[in-house]
Amino acid sequence: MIRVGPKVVFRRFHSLVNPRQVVRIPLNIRAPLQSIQACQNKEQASLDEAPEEGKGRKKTGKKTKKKTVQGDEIDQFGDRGAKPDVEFTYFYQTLKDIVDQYPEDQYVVLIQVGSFYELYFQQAEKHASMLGLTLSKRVLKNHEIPFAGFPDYKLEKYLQIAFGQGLKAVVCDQQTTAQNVIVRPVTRLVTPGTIIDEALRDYHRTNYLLAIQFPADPFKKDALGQKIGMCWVDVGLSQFHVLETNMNELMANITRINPSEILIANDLDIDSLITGKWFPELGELKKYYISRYSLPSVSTPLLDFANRFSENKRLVQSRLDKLSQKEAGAAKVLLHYLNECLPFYKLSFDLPKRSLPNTLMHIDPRAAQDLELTETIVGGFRTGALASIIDKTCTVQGSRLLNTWLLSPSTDVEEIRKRQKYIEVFLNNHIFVQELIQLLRKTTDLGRIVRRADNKRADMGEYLELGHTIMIIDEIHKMVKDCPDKKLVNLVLPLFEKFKEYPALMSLSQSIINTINPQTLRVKIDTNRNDLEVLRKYWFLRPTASPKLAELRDKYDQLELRFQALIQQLSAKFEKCGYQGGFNLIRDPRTTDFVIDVRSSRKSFKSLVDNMDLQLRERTKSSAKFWTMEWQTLGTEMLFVEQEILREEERIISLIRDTLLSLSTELRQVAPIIEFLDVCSSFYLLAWEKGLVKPTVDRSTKFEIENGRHLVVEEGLRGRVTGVENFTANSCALDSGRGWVITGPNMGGKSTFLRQNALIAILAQIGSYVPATKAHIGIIDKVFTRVGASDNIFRHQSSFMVEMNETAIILRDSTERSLAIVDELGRGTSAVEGITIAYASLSHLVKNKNCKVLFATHFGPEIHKLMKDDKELERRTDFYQTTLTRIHDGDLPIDEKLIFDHKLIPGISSHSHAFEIAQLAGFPSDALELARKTYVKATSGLYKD
Ligand SMILES: Nc1ncnc2c1ncn2[C@@H]1O[C@H](COP(=O)(O)OP(=O)(O)OP(=O)(O)O)[C@@H](O)[C@H]1O
Repeated sequence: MIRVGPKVVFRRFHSLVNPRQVVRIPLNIRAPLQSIQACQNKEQASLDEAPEEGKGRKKTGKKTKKKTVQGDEIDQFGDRGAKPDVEFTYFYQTLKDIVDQYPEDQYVVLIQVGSFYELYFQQAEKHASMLGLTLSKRVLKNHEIPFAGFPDYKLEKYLQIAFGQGLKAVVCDQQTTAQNVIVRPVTRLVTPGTIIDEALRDYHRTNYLLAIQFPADPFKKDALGQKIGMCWVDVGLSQFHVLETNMNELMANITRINPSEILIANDLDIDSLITGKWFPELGELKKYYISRYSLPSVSTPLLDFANRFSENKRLVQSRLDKLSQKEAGAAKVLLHYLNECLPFYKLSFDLPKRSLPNTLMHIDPRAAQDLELTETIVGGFRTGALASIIDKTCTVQGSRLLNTWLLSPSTDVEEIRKRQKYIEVFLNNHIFVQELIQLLRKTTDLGRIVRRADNKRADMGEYLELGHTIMIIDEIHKMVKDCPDKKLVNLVLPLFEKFKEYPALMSLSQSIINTINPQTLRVKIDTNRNDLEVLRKYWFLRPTASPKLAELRDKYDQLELRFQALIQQLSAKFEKCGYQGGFNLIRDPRTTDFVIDVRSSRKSFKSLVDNMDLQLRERTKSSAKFWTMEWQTLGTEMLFVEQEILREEERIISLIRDTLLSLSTELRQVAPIIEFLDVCSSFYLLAWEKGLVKPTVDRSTKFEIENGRHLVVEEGLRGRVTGVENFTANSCALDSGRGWVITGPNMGGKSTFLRQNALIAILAQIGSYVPATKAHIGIIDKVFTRVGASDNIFRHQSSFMVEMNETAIILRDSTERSLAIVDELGRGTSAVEGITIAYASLSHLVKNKNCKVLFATHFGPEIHKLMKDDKELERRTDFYQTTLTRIHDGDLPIDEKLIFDHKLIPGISSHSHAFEIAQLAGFPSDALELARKTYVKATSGLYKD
């Protein structure tokens, strides 16, 4: 808006871009102005026609083709009490055809009409209230059509609500054909694993869609040993993974992939699968969003999907050819599903990569949950989980990599040592790392932007970010070369080998930076409206981008001057006529004429009409539109030049995009430099801030931790307002075939000790330093936990059944390289049976499986007694207890206070101090007294018989 003088307000014929529309909208889908307007007019006509149902409909022509809803569709309407022989206009019939294809108990169908997404018919009735929308009705002549809707920029919000209800969303975007006809095909089927909307996903984590190919008849007993195919991708990124696994390893693999959606064949008995009836571990599947999908009867051969990969077709086909039968099956299902969900989205994956589970630590679903690696057990929050404490990355891709590592620590000693080396040299070069972090902060996610550019979804801001990121990689490269510490140079410089080989990347970066106008960052043109809404200040490119653009911009500036002069001229004339109100120079969207839009009282209009040489085009109570040849000529000229500028910009941008896409492989190869350096600097910061030490990691079977700590509990204690509590460090020394039995009072710190050791092992194997004063860790292949008691009503399993299932898995799958932490096993059943089960499990793990075992129990004395008959087990087991101090804080015995010092010392605790804990928890004194008396009687043998 341009304000001239205190009262006169002029608006240019194109208004400012609405700041609320600062959303990323794909470039290069701008239809020519005339076609957009023609379409909008037609569309308006089609909508206007609706209320006139039966009356205003044209008799001939495709657009008004009549359809009668009969047969089974009549029944649907019959339910709602509508007339059976309902006829719709073409517009409503097309909507109905789409809506009827998708059962409303599984799908939300969102149809774009102008700048709204709308739900119609049964969709509106079923979902309006769930989405929090008002259910309205379009009243036609003979019937009413239920509908509800929301503005298009709120799409993400409503998709999220739909996902929350386990629904899939069918999105029909409004499109204009070459013949200027508006169509609304199903543009995508949105499910949690096929999200392409930026606002809906968090790039700090991967968002995998996983297809699982089970054996042909998986419920046969012998099918348990058969192969299972897995294929997973993140559609917003480019990796394409495959893996062949078996039933025992399946859940651990799913845990580390952590998919957002799992595809399982339609014909599989899903109930038997997710209730764990067939294989108990698969009960964990119910935590995931599962989609049922089977290949269409006529399916495309896998090799024909080679165009969905970015590499040379032959190379892709030879890789696809090498997939095992099961992997290929899963890949085919996944690619078909993506084709159906995202028919207009260009996928271009890297070459299929087989992930090698034997180089990764196996963390089963229970362990990942019990150890609260990425989210807390209660509430599923990130805050309070290990990831929230250790993640000090400053880029999204770094954070994503760290999360991936956390769920799949390495078992490759060389790889772990390489990561440790980075921390080591970084700790000797503080200033270097601080500068590195500052630079990394300014980078962007290259892989994501390449993918978006490929789909014409990247905006100017993203192109510019990409250009700057390449510059920053170059800057980091120079910084490394110039670093005085030769150790650092020798270690880090090889990371830039590929980058050095691609000088074209630097040219691309230069041309982006020299071309794009930085002021246009994040500003988009809403192509559904009108190109005229672009204000000059939002020209995307610098005038120097091409000689033609410079010439056009110059021309436009001249027109601008004439525009300003015309405003002054009109303003002076209006004042002369005694007109005090404001006016705008606009282009009438209806007639497309250039007019002066005047808003004022009738009285003021009169003076204008009487005194000025203006043609009155339209008049209402409070506004009038005048036409002058001068403004018509100037406006047309401006519009013409503006269109020319946009076309030239478009041409230059598409050249940049073509160059960028021709370098997509190179860009993907250099992208890991950023994420890797980011994670290493995050490890450095963690080690520095928390005083961590470098663990010795080798292929021995040792597990020796001196003064270990639990980072999350320690952080929690630091945050406490009352009293300063420090974390008590404890040591641990295990080896294959050895167990530690930990006893002690409730609240004594047994569970914390168990978990801290598992976490230290995981931290060490992701390459981080660890919270201890010294650590020696022989590679651990699997971490198992059996912690807490929870029943599983969904799987018809009691707490004890769940406990036994989990224990059975550990007893079956642990190896001499595994670490098992078992907390209070056997407490879910009667005391004697519980003790014997706990004892047998400990014995099996230590003696039969040669596993490293940390075993917390309240049955310490009993287990110790049972061991007297098994000298071998006794020799291999150590007993430790957590300690507690009583202090008197007053004169009366009641003033005694328990202090948990959480120190682990050799020995067996025979007392759980349950009464004291109950008292602390606020147990009623009567109940507590009764418990104490009963305890005395019970221990004196009163109830023996
Ligand atoms: N080493 C430690 N240093 C400081 N505080 C600790 C330590 N270990 C545990 N704690 C604190 O004590 C609380 C209880 O610890 P934890 O749950 O490990 O005890 P527990 O012996 O397993 O108890 P229970 O037998 O009742 O399950 C923790 O939440 C933590 O706040």
